[in-house]
Amino acid sequence: MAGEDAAWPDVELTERWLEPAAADTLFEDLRHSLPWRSHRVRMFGRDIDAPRLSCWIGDPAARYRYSGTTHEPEPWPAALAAVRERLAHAAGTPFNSVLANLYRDGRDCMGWHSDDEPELGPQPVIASLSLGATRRFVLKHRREPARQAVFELPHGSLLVMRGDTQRDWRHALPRTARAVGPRINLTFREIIVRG
Ligand SMILES: O=C(O)CCC(=O)C(=O)O
Ligand SMILES: [Fe+2]
Repeated sequence: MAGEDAAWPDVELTERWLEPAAADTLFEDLRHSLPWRSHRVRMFGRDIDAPRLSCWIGDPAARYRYSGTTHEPEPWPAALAAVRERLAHAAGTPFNSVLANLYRDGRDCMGWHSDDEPELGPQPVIASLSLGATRRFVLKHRREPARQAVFELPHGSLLVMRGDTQRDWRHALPRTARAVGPRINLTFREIIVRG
């Protein structure tokens, strides 16, 4: 509930949201067809390559500021049209954009952050679809970092974050020394378009 400091983040994991065969097809399609790019991020006062490739997709109006730069969205690939519809239905809310990340191996990762950009509104619903290698996703409470929630995100799984999750928790995809193959993650978001 808004304002309350929940003991657990408002997240729900559905394994096998996509059947393995459908997840395989989508993984291969996106891996080869999306214009994956390496982005520069500022860390400890230096510009470095983000440890992953990414691609920002969305409706033309869904411009987005991320890591200090404005991204013009790529158009929706045909392979995502049906998934987007089904997701909107499953999550009970529309999505006008998706951030796709490609983690090439266990060294690729994402550091601690919240998806709390003002363009997403106060209680964003973020639907995160995972394809490829299973990786660990960790949420940590902002004020009480000992409070953590850990999820393994397998091929075809869907994790939906809601409510005050972005306000009260940060999340990360840590690197791993295990030998893992590539993984694609799609975080569907609704950018609130003004005017
Ligand atoms: O790769 C993941 O599971 C998380 C990605 C993420 O947090 C993001 O794109 O904001
Ligand atoms: Fe995130």
